[in-house]
Amino acid sequence: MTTQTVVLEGVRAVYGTGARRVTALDGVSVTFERGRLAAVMGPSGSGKSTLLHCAAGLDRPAAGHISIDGVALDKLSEDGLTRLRRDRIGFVFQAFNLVSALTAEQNVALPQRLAGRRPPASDVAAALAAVGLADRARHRPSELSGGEQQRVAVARALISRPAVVFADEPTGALDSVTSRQVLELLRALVDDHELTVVMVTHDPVAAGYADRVVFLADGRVVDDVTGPVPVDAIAARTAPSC
Ligand SMILES: Nc1ncnc2c1ncn2[C@@H]1O[C@H](COP(=O)(O)OP(=O)(O)OP(=O)(O)O)[C@@H](O)[C@H]1O
Repeated sequence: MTTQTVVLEGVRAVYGTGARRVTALDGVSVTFERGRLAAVMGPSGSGKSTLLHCAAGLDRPAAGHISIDGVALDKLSEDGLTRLRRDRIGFVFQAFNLVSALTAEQNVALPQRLAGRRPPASDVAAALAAVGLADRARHRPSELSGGEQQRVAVARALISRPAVVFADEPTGALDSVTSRQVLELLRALVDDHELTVVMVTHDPVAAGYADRVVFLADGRVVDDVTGPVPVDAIAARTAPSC
């Protein structure tokens, strides 16, 4: 199996047309390796979310090639892309995106249920145990703290045993103590289970948990630092220049 889980080659992404045309990604080539936690940073509007959406097959780029675990996304039909996202990709969002009427275990099982499958109860229990929430399986989101809700979202992302988890500002809605717990969890999943995580973040502390930090500006990769990268160094690179 390839160690290069996510490969982007010369990816261009464009929104709008005519005077409203914006080049969000301007020829991005970057590879994310298996069993690593990578952070993607850069100023607002630099293309981070677009990179994540293209890499995850949520948006199709205007040019370039993307593959996940050796599967070329541009060769897939819409149905094929949907299956790839469901079976090989996990998502964690800033806003947790849990269904409030469902318990933690029902939320974890939901993506598979929507795909017409019934995940074994042991898989759901194992995913909740992996995020330290075995004893909260029957709780609804309103009965959980923000950090616990995000850990349920991480368990939901793990249930399909994905090739890669894309996390978009996973700690953006959490306080610093809870953020640390979620980041330590992601770090442990990468270290202990060879999970591959690509995390967009504005937070130098979050990026400090990564093995590598890719910096974007104006839709291009402008720096790519393999770490552990000290938080001070990340903060210095991301500080707005006066
Ligand atoms: N749906 C859209 N329609 C038009 N332009 C868009 C759209 N989404 C993003 N853009 C533009 O594409 C560029 C990249 O946006 P993107 O959201 O990828 O940046 P970002 O680095 O994730 O920003 P932020 O940190 O603020 O979330 C920006 O100039 C943005 O205005």
